[in-house]
Amino acid sequence: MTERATAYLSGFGSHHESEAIAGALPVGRNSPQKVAFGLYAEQLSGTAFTAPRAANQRSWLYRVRPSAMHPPFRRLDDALLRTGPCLEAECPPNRLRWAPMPMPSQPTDFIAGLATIATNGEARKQQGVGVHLYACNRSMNRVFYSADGELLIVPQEGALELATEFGMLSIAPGEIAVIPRGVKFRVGVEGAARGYVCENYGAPLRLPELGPIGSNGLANPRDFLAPVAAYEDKPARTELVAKFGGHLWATDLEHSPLDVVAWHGNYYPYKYDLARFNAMNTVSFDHPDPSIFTVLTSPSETPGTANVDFVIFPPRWNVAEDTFRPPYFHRNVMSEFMGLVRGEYDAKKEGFLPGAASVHNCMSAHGPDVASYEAAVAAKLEPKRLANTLAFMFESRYVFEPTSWALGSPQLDKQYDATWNGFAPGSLSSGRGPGRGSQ
Ligand SMILES: O=C(O)Cc1cc(O)ccc1O
Ligand SMILES: [Fe+2]
Repeated sequence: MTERATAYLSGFGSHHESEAIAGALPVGRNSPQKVAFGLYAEQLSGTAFTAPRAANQRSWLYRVRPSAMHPPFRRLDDALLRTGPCLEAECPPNRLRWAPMPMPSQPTDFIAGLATIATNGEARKQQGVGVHLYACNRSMNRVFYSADGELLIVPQEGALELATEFGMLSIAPGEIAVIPRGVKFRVGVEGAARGYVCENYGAPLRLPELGPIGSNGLANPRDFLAPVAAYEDKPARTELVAKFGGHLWATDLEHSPLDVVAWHGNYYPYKYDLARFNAMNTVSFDHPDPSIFTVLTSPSETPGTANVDFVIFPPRWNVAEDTFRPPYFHRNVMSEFMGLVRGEYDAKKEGFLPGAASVHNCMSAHGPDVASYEAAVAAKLEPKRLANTLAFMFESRYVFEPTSWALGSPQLDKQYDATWNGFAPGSLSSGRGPGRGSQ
């Protein structure tokens, strides 16, 4: 397998097929009596066999050895990985913010470098998410999969080479990758790398409905890229690490499990360049709800109430008339985890650096800090380009429960509440009368 992806298949939710050796894919059937080259056919199901056709996801893999050929798994230490429900620490209604985590000083691979900052829902019931931070400086020479959820990876610093069962995906900060539940992969790095992972226990991420926006816009399907088939077939003792039921397990193989020569189907890892996001917003007045920037959504059983939405705040023009343009003050039934890939976020002039994280849980009051507020009410309202910025949010119907590690971390900002100290009271006696929009 090459170490850097050179080709991709484009389209979201498409039925793709790819073969690294011509003739490896069966024609007109999935499971012939004898597969070409003595390969083994294996179906990987990401949704129930009987899920409605529009939601049904599965792929057929043609591999050098069946995945079933492995010795029993043994328990590994979970280190800083946690899984919902994780109620080890009492969750306060306080707004929480963490400074960027330091890069590791010891050799650390992607798996060892994962630390869970918050969880919600219940992985065993396929509801909720776990939010992890990663910081690593060594390529994995083991292979990993999560049976607990799909992994949305948001790099903040350093590129990642993802060698997966389906082929290679290369991602850099500003891009994301999604590794479906159960798909085995290995992460290669050159130097230090850091970022965020949303482990989605719920329904696979999909594109949001566009409603009145029409048939184009936001994240366009053709910009999602899947790998082309690539395989490894050499004797190589490989540790296969599984996350299952909230714990880490490992087994030893005498070969690489990334030995899929050909595949077809609609269940596969993919990447997306967030710079391709076609942002929509007002051209008249008022600040739309941030759902206008939804890239991907994992629906829950309640319509319109996401298990998790992945929302971004990309570079864009800010052009609203007689409008307070940064995020408004708000209290939200949904819970919000935020991260910053680069630049500055327009609600937080101070203290929210690239690599930082914040949690604003159900009904916890938040919004612009004092400096952002004062700048916005004083600003001349001309079209303004918000450049060099890329923040994101994992927004969930379930409260994010921070882990003990997160609450005990020296990166926790003990002064975060002071962000909203010192707003002058409204001047009812100034005689300015009821506020009215300029006509
Ligand atoms: O900064 C936040 O809290 C995220 C956010 C942004 C916005 O523009 C409106 C609501 C909201 O929760
Ligand atoms: Fe918010």
